[in-house]
Amino acid sequence: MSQIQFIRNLIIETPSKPGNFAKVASAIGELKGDIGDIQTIKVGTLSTIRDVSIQCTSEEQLDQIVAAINAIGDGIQVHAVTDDVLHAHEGGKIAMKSRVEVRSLGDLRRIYTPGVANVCKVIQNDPVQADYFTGISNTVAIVTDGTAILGLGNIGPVAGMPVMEGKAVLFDQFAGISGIPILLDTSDPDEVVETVKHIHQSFGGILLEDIGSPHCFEIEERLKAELDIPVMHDDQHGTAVVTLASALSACRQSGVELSQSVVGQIGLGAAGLAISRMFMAYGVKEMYGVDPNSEAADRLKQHGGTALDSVEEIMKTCDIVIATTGVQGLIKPEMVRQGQIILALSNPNAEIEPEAALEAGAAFAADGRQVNNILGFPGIFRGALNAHAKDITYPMLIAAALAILDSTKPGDLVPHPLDPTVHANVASAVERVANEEENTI
Ligand SMILES: NC(=O)c1ccc[n+]([C@@H]2O[C@H](COP(=O)([O-])OP(=O)(O)OC[C@H]3O[C@@H](n4cnc5c(N)ncnc54)[C@H](O)[C@@H]3O)[C@@H](O)[C@H]2O)c1
Ligand SMILES: O=C(O)C[C@H](O)C(=O)O
Ligand SMILES: [Mg+2]
Repeated sequence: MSQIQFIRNLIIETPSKPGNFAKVASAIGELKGDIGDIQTIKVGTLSTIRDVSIQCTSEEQLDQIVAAINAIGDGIQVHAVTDDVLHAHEGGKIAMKSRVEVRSLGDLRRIYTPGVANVCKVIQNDPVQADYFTGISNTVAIVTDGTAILGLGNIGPVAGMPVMEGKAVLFDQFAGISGIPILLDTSDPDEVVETVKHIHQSFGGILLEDIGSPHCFEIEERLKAELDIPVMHDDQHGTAVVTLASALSACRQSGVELSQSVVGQIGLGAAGLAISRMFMAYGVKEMYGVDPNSEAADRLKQHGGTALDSVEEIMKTCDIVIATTGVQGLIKPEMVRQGQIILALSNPNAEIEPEAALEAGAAFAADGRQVNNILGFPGIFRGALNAHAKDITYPMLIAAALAILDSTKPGDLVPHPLDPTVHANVASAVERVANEEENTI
């Protein structure tokens, strides 16, 4: 069972003398607690109270950190331990809100009956008008069956809802899109396809999320073929886009040509197969992969890659290694080759921590928090919706990857996800290619 990292907030009082908080930080650091945000709650003449967020790997480690801070003495004290993450989820993270206000009978007649009937007739006579007089063309369904929630596995769609709500928040904030989670109580491809087809008219696009392999492949392929709105499985193509951008960025910084590199993919599920396909489409020297599931390995072969037998072999053979297995700690530091580029992308815990990979000799290392499909899906859908695209195509995805690369500041591997320019740049690149391809309605 893998260790889950979790965040807690410590409310800490220190006497208002320089150097006291440094003692607290050292105590946390010595026990390998990872300090996040620090907020000063109160500065008094005698003492200061701060809310310090820390990431831990076990309750035991948390208890040890609290005891170590209380043991410093000099009036330093932990007053409370709170769970900010749970608190942020109370009541859910999203809500359907009205864009208009109803303050008078006139308003009521305009936005509801009898006025609304005329708008219905306008759309009945010319269905394209729905793009202008409803929110449909700006709304994307976030569809999951709960079978591959992050790296937590098949925990069901309801337990996966916090992830889907999170995706909706990101759609809203980074692309102005309304994301509506749809939780399916079936994984059967016929039933999933049929259900999504029956509800698709409410949406301008369909984002498939955390649907496990292999059924995700058939579901996406069939929905793309049967619907004339953009459909994308984020864990496949959103991840592949961001991974290609990161690999190109790491190569650029280390003077390596991606097209001359040998690339290895550990884990050939939804994310891993799509990453391998994207790298082969881009043109790499060799594409190797490993997965204990022989059907997954066969799928790589069908797409032109070569399957190897073990993680060790991949680590020995490849210049660039990407891992999407959901297995924490799968890559041991002693497997790392000097100068290797390692992207260990499993969430919530990576196959190898970037610090450990760099210490073991990697030239570049990143995890799934840095290299995350958050950099891709909001802009990809914004661009596709703006262009009224019927489909999300490979050229649109490659354009998105290059836009992420071009938005990366010198010295960084990828742009910061809170940098709004990256989402705008991805959107305009995707929209441009969709228009060039005449892949529009
Ligand atoms: N950073 C990101 O943006 C991002 C995006 C998508 C997925 N992910 C992460 O990738 C992981 C996998 O997601 P997925 O949707 O592809 O799931 P998935 O279930 O479709 O695929 C996982 C694959 O890993 C294989 N695997 C398991 N143990 C292995 C081992 N020891 N060696 C080699 N292969 C092994 C499985 O057989 C399976 O084929 C998750 O942890 C998820 O969080 C990250
Ligand atoms: O949601 C994320 O953080 C990335 C990705 O979609 C995943 O499944 O891990
Ligand atoms: Mg996902």
